[in-house]
Amino acid sequence: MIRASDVVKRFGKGDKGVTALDGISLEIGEGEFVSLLGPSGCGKSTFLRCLAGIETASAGTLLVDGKAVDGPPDGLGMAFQRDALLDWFDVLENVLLPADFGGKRKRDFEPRARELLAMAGLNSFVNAYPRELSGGMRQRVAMCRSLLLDPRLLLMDEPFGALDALTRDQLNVDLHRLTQRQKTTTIFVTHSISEAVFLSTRVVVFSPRPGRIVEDIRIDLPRERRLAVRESAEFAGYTRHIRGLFEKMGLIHD
Ligand SMILES: Nc1ncnc2c1ncn2[C@@H]1O[C@H](COP(=O)(O)OP(=O)(O)OP(=O)(O)O)[C@@H](O)[C@H]1O
Repeated sequence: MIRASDVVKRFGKGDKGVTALDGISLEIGEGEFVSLLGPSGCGKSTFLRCLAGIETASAGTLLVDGKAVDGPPDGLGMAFQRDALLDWFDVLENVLLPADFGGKRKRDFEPRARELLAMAGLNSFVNAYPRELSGGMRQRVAMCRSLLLDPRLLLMDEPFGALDALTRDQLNVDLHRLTQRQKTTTIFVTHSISEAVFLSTRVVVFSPRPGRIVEDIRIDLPRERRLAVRESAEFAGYTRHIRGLFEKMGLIHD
């Protein structure tokens, strides 16, 4: 579904220019859940923005469904660290926004919005306003919104970074269930090794800027993930291996 070949992204020119991505080659098949993991500033968000058609690669090719990206691909859903809910709309109206932007009739999508909100445990908050919600609830609303149009490709940039650990665990479980059910191809940026291993079919580790791929790791854990999997020896093996890569890059040490 996605094929990146030697993608380079530079911002600015000459000495003042910054190379954010340097030769990213990556293939992602339909239904995969791929996490991008790497130090701050290594170009993870830039890669997502290139895929979303918000930025253009300086060199290399980036194909979605065999077509060069030259704007938001069809069937794209996005969610970011800041939930970007509109304070003057209630929860239901916020979830329905992608229908509005897509020129579709909101009424047609209301049943789907309500179904997603129910699955995310927000049944009784459908008509609440964002100021009445906790941080975790707001991020849940944003997650439902990104799934409203049943995207084929979901791009998520540290959507749970600002949440407490318990809420984050629950949202990981919810996101896993929702994307599994729809077989949504998902690319997920995170700084958390265990979150990446828990959610993903593959974890792609980036080097410090300029971002290059250090390793592309297939996660062979049961596809149906429960939180208890984090206590297994296999899970610990993956997190230890990835921590080792960060240690080798000099990014973490005891
Ligand atoms: N629009 C821009 N103009 C100039 N430089 C930019 C722009 N966007 C990103 N950069 C630079 O590109 C580099 C990569 O940024 P990016 O946001 O992709 O990193 P990241 O890996 O997502 O970081 P973090 O984990 O901190 O979010 C950084 O040095 C950043 O300053």
